[in-house]
Amino acid sequence: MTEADGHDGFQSATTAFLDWLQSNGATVSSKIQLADLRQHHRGRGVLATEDMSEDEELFAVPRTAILTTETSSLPSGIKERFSDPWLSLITVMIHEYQQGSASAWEPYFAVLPSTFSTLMFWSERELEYLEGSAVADKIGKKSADEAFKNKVIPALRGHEETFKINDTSDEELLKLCHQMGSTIMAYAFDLEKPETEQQKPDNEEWEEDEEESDSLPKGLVPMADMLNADADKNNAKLYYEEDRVVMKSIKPIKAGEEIFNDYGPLPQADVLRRYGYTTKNYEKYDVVEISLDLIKSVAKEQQKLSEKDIADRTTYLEEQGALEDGYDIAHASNIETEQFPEDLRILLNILTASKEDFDKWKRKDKLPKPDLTSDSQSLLYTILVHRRADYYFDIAADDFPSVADDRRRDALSVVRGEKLVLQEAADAVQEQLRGTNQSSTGGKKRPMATFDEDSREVRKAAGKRAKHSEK
Ligand SMILES: C[S@@+](CC[C@H](N)C(=O)[O-])C[C@H]1O[C@@H](n2cnc3c(N)ncnc32)[C@H](O)[C@@H]1O
Repeated sequence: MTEADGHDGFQSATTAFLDWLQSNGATVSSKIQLADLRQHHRGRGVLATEDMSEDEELFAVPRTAILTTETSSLPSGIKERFSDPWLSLITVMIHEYQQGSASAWEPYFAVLPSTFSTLMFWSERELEYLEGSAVADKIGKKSADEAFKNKVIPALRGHEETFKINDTSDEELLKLCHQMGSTIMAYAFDLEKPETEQQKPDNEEWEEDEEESDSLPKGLVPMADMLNADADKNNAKLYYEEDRVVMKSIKPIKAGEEIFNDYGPLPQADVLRRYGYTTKNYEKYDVVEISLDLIKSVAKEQQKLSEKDIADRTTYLEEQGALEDGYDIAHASNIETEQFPEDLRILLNILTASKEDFDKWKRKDKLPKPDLTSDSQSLLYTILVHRRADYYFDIAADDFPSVADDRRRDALSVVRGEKLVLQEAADAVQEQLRGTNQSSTGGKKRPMATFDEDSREVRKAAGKRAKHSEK
């Protein structure tokens, strides 16, 4: 440890990691630096120290230095125990971690995190800040706990000597499983095969490639996982070669700029769930999930449908392979996904159709067109009002960036982003309704109150109050 470390060993861990990387055959460009970005709340990150052009090699890591079930020293027979790539990698990571200095990856583990801000580690109280967002149901703590307790821990206990866990309690092992699982979630890569031939723009080829990617093994790629990300600010990309993986710039990068990877076009909620942070740049990918249950209950009331009507219509859609448990509403500007998914529009048109129309489609084995009818627009508006009522009103003030508590601030940012998606969707539907009402005489009168007012009414009627200080 040196003075420059601030006595916490951060810099010496970085230096030891870089030395280890090179001794394992990696090459690192002299134009980049693995930097301490803790004052920006980004841990380590990679910065350019000189100007770089597009397609320059930033670093290359031999495949042998990537931690996978294949490269780990865990005896075969144990490591092949799980068909799930996630559980296999957790097991080999625990093995290497427990070996301490006997592990070939020790200096690498020293720069990997042992604590996380991902939603898995938020308290009940902290998760309340996310009230309304569907992300709270996607954390999967219960199913992870079950898999760890029923599968991983018994496998470890079956080889206590090998894993060096004789003195480790089940509780500590569960913690280790979560530490490794969360590291994989935020750091691991799906290891693609080498790019040998150019992909042909032939449909069959693409389908095969997609199926292949589902079964790709996971691995921890030292150094590649030191790159942070900020939505579409990515300026580097990992390329998979036969014996090594290579990080290359994909655009010119100026000295001093951060080198960003691409974690995907994720909504803020998912960035927070998987990576434990969020930034404004992810806001454009925000979505709001509307559950099928909500749609059914609003349709029942507004369209005066019986339980049987709803069941008939949704069952028909299910038979047609067009029914989902939930539908994501997105920003109109989101080029990755439609603002109102086609399956949702078809569902709404089915739910608002006359019995005669529904019977006719059924007879012909057809689905309605996805263009929303004015009744469907009106139903959609009411659904949006009800969905908005799931979120609190008075807390997420626009000055959320000034909130000191990181988790609360990130949660407010997620909730605010999702409310914006709903507001924009409601505005779009109202606009469409205005259009249809003007061009037809039979359309429903568009609601007079604002979207917020309508939702507040619903929230009040349902007796919902945020558990934390809603006025
Ligand atoms: C693949 S690692 C990147 C290296 C990481 N900064 C480190 O020090 O180990 C992913 C983690 O980096 C952090 N991170 C990545 N991008 C970030 C950003 N734009 N802002 C804040 N934290 C970020 C998050 O903690 C995330 O879980």
